[in-house]
Amino acid sequence: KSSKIQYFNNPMWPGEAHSIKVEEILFKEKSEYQEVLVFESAAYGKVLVLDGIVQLTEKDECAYQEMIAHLPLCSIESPKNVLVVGGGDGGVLREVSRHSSVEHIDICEIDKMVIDASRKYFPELAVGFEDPRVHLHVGDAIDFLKRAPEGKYDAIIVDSSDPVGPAQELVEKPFFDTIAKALRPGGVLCNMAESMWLHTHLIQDMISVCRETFKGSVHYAWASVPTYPSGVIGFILCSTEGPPVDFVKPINPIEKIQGADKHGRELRFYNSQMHSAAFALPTFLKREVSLL
Ligand SMILES: NCCCN[C@H]1CC[C@H](N)CC1
Repeated sequence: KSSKIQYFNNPMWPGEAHSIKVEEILFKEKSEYQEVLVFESAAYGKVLVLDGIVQLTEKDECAYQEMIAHLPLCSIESPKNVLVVGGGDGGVLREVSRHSSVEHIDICEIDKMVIDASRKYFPELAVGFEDPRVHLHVGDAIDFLKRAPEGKYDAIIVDSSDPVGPAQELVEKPFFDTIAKALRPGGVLCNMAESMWLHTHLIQDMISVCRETFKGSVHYAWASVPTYPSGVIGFILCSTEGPPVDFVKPINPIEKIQGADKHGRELRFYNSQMHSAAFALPTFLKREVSLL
């Protein structure tokens, strides 16, 4: 018997609900941090939900994972050391691994149950953990970044859930300060940055904090993800003081490494045109987050 999952009145999107037809519940348990739910849906393949919030579906995860990984990595000449914060489903690791210049990938995910559930139900994402360059740290990214060596990383990707629950502190200035310290001069941060339709106050706050913290450039980009509330998700791209980074025109275009990855997986969403187009912003957003 199929039912539908409705998420009402989450503080992140009060007054609206989003429903997906459920074919079968595959996994549902409470971890130390959140409720982890996996179900087979009628229209989007398998779906991963944390505390009632859709994290990814098999059908449209490519948009988010490819954009959050390649927007930063295609903006710098030859990324070598990369850190992924969150991302316990492995999808971002799968995308970072496409870059042959990358030599070392650290990932810090707080909830082991997310990793285990992904390995069992989302093998085409968890494949990212198999790359020999990947070093998994299960723990709090706040502590991990405090201990990170200064200037170690060329790129840091914050693939977090919403700032309600375990990811709450990941949008605060002290955390961004530790990120800036862990990046090399001219290093880049790509941070999940919510929806331009729902969260312009939060985006404004994040951009203001990033402008204080990252003395290179700060940009906002976005992509279409149909199963996220309002159907879009944003990314904040920052660079530290040093060699300037022009985020809008990729100097390390993905077409250079075009073709399938070692598992035969082709890109499904990202390309250099989508990269540049992602930084074109609607007028209301430019006005509201002073990006005019
Ligand atoms: N690693 C999968 C995506 C995690 N990030 C998402 C950003 C938007 C949120 N509403 C849900 C999680």
